Amino acid sequence: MLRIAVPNKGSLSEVAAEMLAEAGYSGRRDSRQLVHTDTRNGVEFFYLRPRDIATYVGSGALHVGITGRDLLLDSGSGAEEIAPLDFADSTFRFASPAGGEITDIAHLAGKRVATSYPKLVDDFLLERGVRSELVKLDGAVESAVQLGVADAVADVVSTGATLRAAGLDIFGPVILQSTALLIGGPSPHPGSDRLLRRLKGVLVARKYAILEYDLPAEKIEEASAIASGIEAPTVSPLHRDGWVAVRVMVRRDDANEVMDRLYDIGAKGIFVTQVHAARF
Ligand SMILES: Nc1ncnc2c1ncn2[C@@H]1O[C@H](COP(=O)(O)OP(=O)(O)OP(=O)(O)O)[C@@H](O)[C@H]1O
Ligand SMILES: O=P(O)(O)OC[C@H]1O[C@H](OP(=O)(O)OP(=O)(O)O)[C@H](O)[C@@H]1O
Ligand SMILES: [Mg+2]
Repeated sequence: MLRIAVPNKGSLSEVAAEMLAEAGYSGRRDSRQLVHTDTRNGVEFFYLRPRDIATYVGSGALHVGITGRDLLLDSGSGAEEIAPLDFADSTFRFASPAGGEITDIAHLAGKRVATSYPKLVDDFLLERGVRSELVKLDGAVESAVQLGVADAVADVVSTGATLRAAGLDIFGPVILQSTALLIGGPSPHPGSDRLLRRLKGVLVARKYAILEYDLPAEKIEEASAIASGIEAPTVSPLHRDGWVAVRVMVRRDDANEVMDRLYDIGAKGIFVTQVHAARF
């Protein structure tokens, strides 16, 4: 049976559970349940702290897992990225009091840097020859400067609202671009390919829609240039002289603009439908 580590709490847990449900897996019913077996799909889910997932997968105790790239690197485990999962995108950055003296990583030498990701930050600073004192905190790291336990912080930044509210400004280079990942370890399992194919199918279904329209046949090259699809548009004859019916995948975000442009070159009966699942 394929053994999968999934986040039990925090910002990764909800989306990870939604993706697995969309991929056709059954999940736990109660948020306190730690293990769930989906016998139909031959998988066992272990609900673990996001921070611990790379440790379990890297040790070979579990075959694959869902976690953030930042958590994977901070764990120092031997687990490796299999594929990005397109959620929990964030950057990992240094920040210091707005208008203060710390505006470059060289200024961190001998200073106290608060973070929940000490290995990630230490590796980054040591590679650049900067020696700082790391203050390890569990969360709400942005308050560490105000409360006097650190001179600067290194933390996850998404909108930047939390930093601003704490009177901090980003400085220095990007430490890491993070995103949620499917990770694997030293003990591969044949079932993990199917899991990956299903998760990729969910990503495509979320990102793409099916666009269909009718078009005068002589316009087909022009229309294909506007929407060329993942491979190529499907063109079928219409029961009307000189017209064709076209079916093509488009990115959901672009659908309305594409529809306007197709309308402008003479397409009729243009509609978009949702993709529920996909395999490529
Ligand atoms: N605001 C955010 N936007 C995007 N990703 C985030 C955000 N906060 C945390 N993450 C990502 O979530 C993962 C951290 O998971 P974790 O469960 O610790 O989330 P959390 O929301 O910080 O939980 P906790 O409540 O335990 O602090 C990391 O990969 C991190 O990059
Ligand atoms: O840039 P923003 O959009 O403001 O988001 C970033 C914040 O989100 C996360 O905090 P979380 O809610 O997980 O709390 P935590 O600090 O206790 O982990 C992260 O640790 C930052 O503090
Ligand atoms: Mg957090």
